[in-house]
Amino acid sequence: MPRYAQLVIGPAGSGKSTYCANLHQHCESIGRVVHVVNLDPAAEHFSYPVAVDIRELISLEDVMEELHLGPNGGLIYCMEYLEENLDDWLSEQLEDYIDDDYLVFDCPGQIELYSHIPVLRGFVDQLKNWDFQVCAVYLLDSQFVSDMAKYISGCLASLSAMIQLELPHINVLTKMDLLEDKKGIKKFLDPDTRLLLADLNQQMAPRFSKLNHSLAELVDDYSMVNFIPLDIRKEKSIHYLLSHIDNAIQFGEDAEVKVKEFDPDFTAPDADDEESGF
Ligand SMILES: Nc1nc2c(ncn2[C@@H]2O[C@H](COP(=O)(O)OP(=O)(O)OP(=O)(O)O)[C@@H](O)[C@H]2O)c(=O)[nH]1
Ligand SMILES: [Mg+2]
Repeated sequence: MPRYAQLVIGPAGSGKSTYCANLHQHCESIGRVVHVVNLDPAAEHFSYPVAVDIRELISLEDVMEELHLGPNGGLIYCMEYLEENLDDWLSEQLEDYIDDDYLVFDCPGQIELYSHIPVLRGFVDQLKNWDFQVCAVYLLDSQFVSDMAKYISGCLASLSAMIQLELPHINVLTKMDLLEDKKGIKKFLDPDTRLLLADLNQQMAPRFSKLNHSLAELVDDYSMVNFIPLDIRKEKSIHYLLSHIDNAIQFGEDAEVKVKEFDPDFTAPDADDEESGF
């Protein structure tokens, strides 16, 4: 039987750990079982029960002290150490989570982990070897859409993670509760790239127009300009996102949904704007 996993990634502070906590809570409330794994060796506080914790293998503080590394170098060292210990340490930790189990990996926010350092790719390949069906859930702070140039850079960062990991990939715009202009954001969720290009060209000097055109085309070719908005205050919003992720990893299609206690009153929302809680 396959097992299922979400790899929760994205820039520092984009809301990964908060999402993991809210997802865990949401699943509890609908009687679904998910286990959250902390992969951030620098994490200190958790709002979810930690099923497996990288800090039991290695702590960033110790690495920085003993190897005289800074926080970023130390983090990379910890992740490489994890990669070396996948076979013995992590496989043993995951032994308790077998058929039909659904794990959510809360990753660190260092952007280099998702761009050019191959550690996460090795991690994902090992999960696949262990029969996990994995989805990358890339979180981007909705503040990124306040400015077109920021938005394109957010898309490109997500694209580099997508190319590196080669997983089913879902982009999420987080912190929707902080956004004042909710209507204005709609054009960023599934936009027309020609309009984006026009905006970019308007914002930047004419000498960038050829580059802007190439970037917009690249983003379009990879069908990357597609985000699901997430307002963690709303159960519907979390449920809507979860149903997209479940679909991407075929959860529930070829396995029995593992439930603690089924809530017959809970109805799944449809995929329109209203029901997505946005
Ligand atoms: N208003 C609001 N704040 C949020 C939301 N999600 C996260 N935050 C806040 O944003 C900050 C960062 O959230 P985290 O969940 O720690 O972000 P992270 O991506 O795990 O951060 P790193 O692990 O450091 O990369 C915290 O102060 C959260 O309370 C949200 O949906 N709405
Ligand atoms: Mg975190």
